[in-house]
Order: sequence, then structure tokens, then C-alpha cells
Amino acid sequence: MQNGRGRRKNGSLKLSKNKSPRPPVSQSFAQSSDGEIPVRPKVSMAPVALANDPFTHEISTPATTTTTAATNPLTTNGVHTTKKLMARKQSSPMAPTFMVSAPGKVIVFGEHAVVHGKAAMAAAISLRSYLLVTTLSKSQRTVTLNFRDIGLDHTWDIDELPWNVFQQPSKKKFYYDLVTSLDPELFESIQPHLESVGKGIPEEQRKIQQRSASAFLYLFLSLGSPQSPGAIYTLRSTIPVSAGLGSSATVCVCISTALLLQIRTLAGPHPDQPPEESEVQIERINRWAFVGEMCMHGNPSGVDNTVSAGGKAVVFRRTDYSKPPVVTRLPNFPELRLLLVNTRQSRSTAVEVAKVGTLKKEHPRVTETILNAIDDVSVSAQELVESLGNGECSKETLEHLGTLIRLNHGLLVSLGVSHPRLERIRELVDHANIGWTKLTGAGGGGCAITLLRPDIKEEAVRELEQKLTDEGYAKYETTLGGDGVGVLWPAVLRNGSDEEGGEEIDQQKFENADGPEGIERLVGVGVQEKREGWKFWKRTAP
Ligand SMILES: Nc1ncnc2c1ncn2[C@@H]1O[C@H](COP(=O)(O)OP(=O)(O)OP(=O)(O)O)[C@@H](O)[C@H]1O
Ligand SMILES: C[C@@](O)(CCO)CC(=O)[O-]
Repeated sequence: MQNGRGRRKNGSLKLSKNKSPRPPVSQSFAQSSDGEIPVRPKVSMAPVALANDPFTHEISTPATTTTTAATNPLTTNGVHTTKKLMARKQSSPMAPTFMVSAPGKVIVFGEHAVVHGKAAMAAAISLRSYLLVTTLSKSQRTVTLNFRDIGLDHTWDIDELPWNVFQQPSKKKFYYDLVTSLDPELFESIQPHLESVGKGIPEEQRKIQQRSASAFLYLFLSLGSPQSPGAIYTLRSTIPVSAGLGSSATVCVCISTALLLQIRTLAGPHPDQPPEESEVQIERINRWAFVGEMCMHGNPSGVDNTVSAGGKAVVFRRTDYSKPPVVTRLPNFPELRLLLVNTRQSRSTAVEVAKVGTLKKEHPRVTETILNAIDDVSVSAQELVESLGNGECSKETLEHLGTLIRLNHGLLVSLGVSHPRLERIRELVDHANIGWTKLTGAGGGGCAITLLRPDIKEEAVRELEQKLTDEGYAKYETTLGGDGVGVLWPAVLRNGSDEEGGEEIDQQKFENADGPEGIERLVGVGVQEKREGWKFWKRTAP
């Protein structure tokens, strides 16, 4: 059970209120302006001199040719960059160690249905994944994945990877491309390089490692080049793996961001970055994270990576897989008091999604009816949230949302994606009559959310929590609606320590951090909102 600073004492989830002036209630931000690039910049990870700041790295990009102002980081910093250019020339050829971080999510309404073109409502949570990137010296031609939570520690020789397959002119993708399906030939070409991953460990665990490794290799080979610098990618997360909180998407968002930063195709994040420009960067990260998600579990809707990349609370719908989804922000998402409970029953999203696919094939009419009913629930919830002027929630509104939660869960049960351990949570909550419960994420185990009634006694909540603990459930404490992907470049933080110039986060410190609490104490963002050093691309103007 976590208990980091800045969390609610009562252990519930809370959606941070948008303190800034609110943008229009509903705003679609799915379309990026990537299509405006007239010339395809040559993307290469050639070891050119990288300065100590990726946010201006654009000025030392010999591999980048002319692009438009809207998408070209080269043109975003004007006069300011000239000075940096002079300094840059003397800089080390190695990038400093840096870190990226991405949040998990809860799906409040619409999981599974969203895979079939229906709407889903989801919000970022303050549990996050953290990826530390350590660049190796020029002579070290290897890439290492050190993914601590799943015991993956594997090194590949860069020169032995199937660059020839990925770099065929007909296959080569560019960093701004919209890739909506995996190329079977490319996917096939990485399989031999996955064979030695997790050799000798139990098959189940090996698959988990291979899934993550496949997402990394596909992205590395798509975005990198044979000249890519050697690096160690160390990942740790405060999100439980395979529990419905979008852990795989956070891994993909972190990898995508790290690789795009390494090839210097992202502008910012910086505090005065125009929201439209931030939007382009988030979308670029999101597109490649989606490709990683496809490697992880076949048929993702893209809602998890979208929330993880951009943060906040949104309604997501993708009707045509060859186009970007429609994403509607919910700046008025209310402060909800939610309990987030983990069954500790791990499962695979791919398996649960496939179950619904099979049901749809075998019972098309009835399954479509259920999926449409879930869509109606999500749309109804969206209308309700959008009608809330200031995010305040009356008793009636809460009850309305509660009923929708109950309905949504019932529909998911009929799709066959619940689990006795999830039903037990619902039973205990219903028995105490203190709220409305639904599974969140893919189900089949994983997590449930309970919206607590407004007038319940604290004692009743404590009693329920005790029962859940006694029966082996875990409770997570988090806030909803925080920032999306963030960057700490270089990996230096002021943790209230006396270390001059801040505390440098190196491989060893990161590896030694003790559990989720230790990670948050060392590098945590989200729970501690004003963490000096971390920067985020913001979707809305401050
Ligand atoms: N912390 C992590 N480190 C490395 N790989 C991870 C981590 N968390 C998740 N993964 C990868 O993602 C896979 C889990 O993805 P899955 O989609 O089943 O779960 P989830 O993302 O937690 O749930 P959901 O998609 O329902 O929100 C794992 O098998 C593993 O390959
Ligand atoms: C089950 C699902 O709807 C949500 C997983 O978090 C799958 C997806 O949207 O990709």
C-alpha cells in the first residue's frame, strides 16, 4: 500500500481541479499538423554533439533538413538558441543521463467497447513509470534493456540488429509518420532477437519480458539507425504490472519519448512553449507509443497511450483505425472520491480483448448490442461531466454517475471480462452500501474502482478497507487528471538535498530505490507537483 506525500489521507483517488482558466468545454486535439512538413528530414541517431539540454538540441542537428515552423524544433527558440549554439560546440559528444516519465490511467467508462469504435472516458493517475537513459561511450555498440519490475536485463549488439529489413526504402518510417498497423515482415525480423530474452525462466514470465523487448526493438529499429549510440534503458514503475492501470502504455510512452529525444525530433518541453506546439510533440510521442502497444497486445484502441502521453481526463473514440482518434478533453472532470483496489490477480490485456473479439464473432448481434449500451453509458457520462460548470458535483450528479458505473460493470460482466475476485470487491461494497463499483482496464483480474457515496461514514470505509486487506487485496492511493509525459534532462533533481547543483540520479541510485515509495522519494512526479527539474508538454495554455 502506498502512502506518498501529497496523497489524500483517506486513501481515495482525487481528480486535481484545473486551476488555470478553463479552455472551451470540449476540444478535439487529435489532429496534429505533422502533415505540413514539406521535406522529410533525415532521421538519424548518428553520434553528433549533443548538448546538455534537449530542449534546445535542435540547433545541433546536422541530420535535420528544412521543415516548417509549426513542426520544426529548429525554429522554435529564435535568438535564444544562438548563444546556446556557441556553447554547444564545446560540448561532450555523449548525451547526459536523462529520464522520462509517463502516468498510468484509469478507465472510468468504456473499456473493451473502445476497441470496437465506441467511446471511453479515462484519466491519468499519479502512479507512473520512470525510464532512465544512460548513453554509452562511442566504442560501446550495445543497447541494454534493464526493466527491473519484470526482471528483464538483456543486451543486444546494435550492429547485429536487422537494420537492413527496417531500412528498406519501401519500409522506412519517419518520426512523424502515422503508423496504424505493424508490418509483418518487420515484426518477423525481430523475432530471432527475442529468442534469447528470458531464456531459462518460466514461460509466463518470459512472455512478459519478450512483449516489452519486442516493443522496444520495433521502436528502436524504426526510429534509430545503425549509427545509434549505445545506451542502457533502465525502467522502474510505481504502477502494478498487468493490473488494468495502463502499465504497458506507460512503458511504450517512455520508450517512444526517449528515442524521439535521442534523435532530436522533439521540441521542448519548456514552460513558455505554445500549446499548439506542445500538442504536436505529444501527438508524435503518442503515435509511436501506439506502435509499441500494438507489439505488446495486438489490438489496442490507443486510449491508454493517449492518456499516458497527454495526461488529464479525456473521452476517446477511434472509429477508423487508419486515422487518428477523436479525443475530447474534459476540463470540468469532477473531483471524485474513488477507491482503487487491485485484486492482485494478474492477467493479460491481449487475452481479455481477444475474449470479447471471439464473443463478437460467435454472437455478433447481442455483443454489438452490449457494446452499444456501453457507448450510451460513456456518452451519458460525458454529457453529465460537460454540464458541470465548475467541476462541482451535487449529490444527484454523483448518484447519476454511480448508476452509470453500476450499469457499465454489469455490461462488462456480460462480456465475460470480470473475475470472481472483482465480483468480491463489488459484493463487499454493495453489502456495506457505500458506493458503486466497476472493473477498470481489461478486467479478468486487475483493478476495480469504487465511487464512494457522498454521505457515507468514514468508519464504514475503514471497515471495508480492512476487509479488503484481510482478503489479500491491495489499495492504491493516487490523484486523477495530472500531467502526461515528462522529461528530466539531465537527470538531476533537487530533492530537498544539500547536494550542490542538485542530486544527480544515476543508474545505481535509481536501481537501489526501495520499492514504489523509494522511487517516488528519489524521482517522483505527480504526487509532488512542484518537483524542480521535471518538465511537461502541456495540452492547454496555463
Ligand atoms: N513496469 C514494467 N516494466 C516493463 N514492462 C512492463 C511493465 N509494465 C508492463 N509491462 C509490459 O506490459 C505488459 C502488460 O500489459 P497489459 O496491457 O497486459 O497490462 P496493463 O497495461 O497493466 O493493463 P491494461 O492494458 O488493462 O491497462 C507486460 O506483459 C509487460 O510486457
Ligand atoms: C481493454 C481496453 O479497452 C483497455 C485496456 O486498458 C483495451 C484497449 O482499449 O486497448
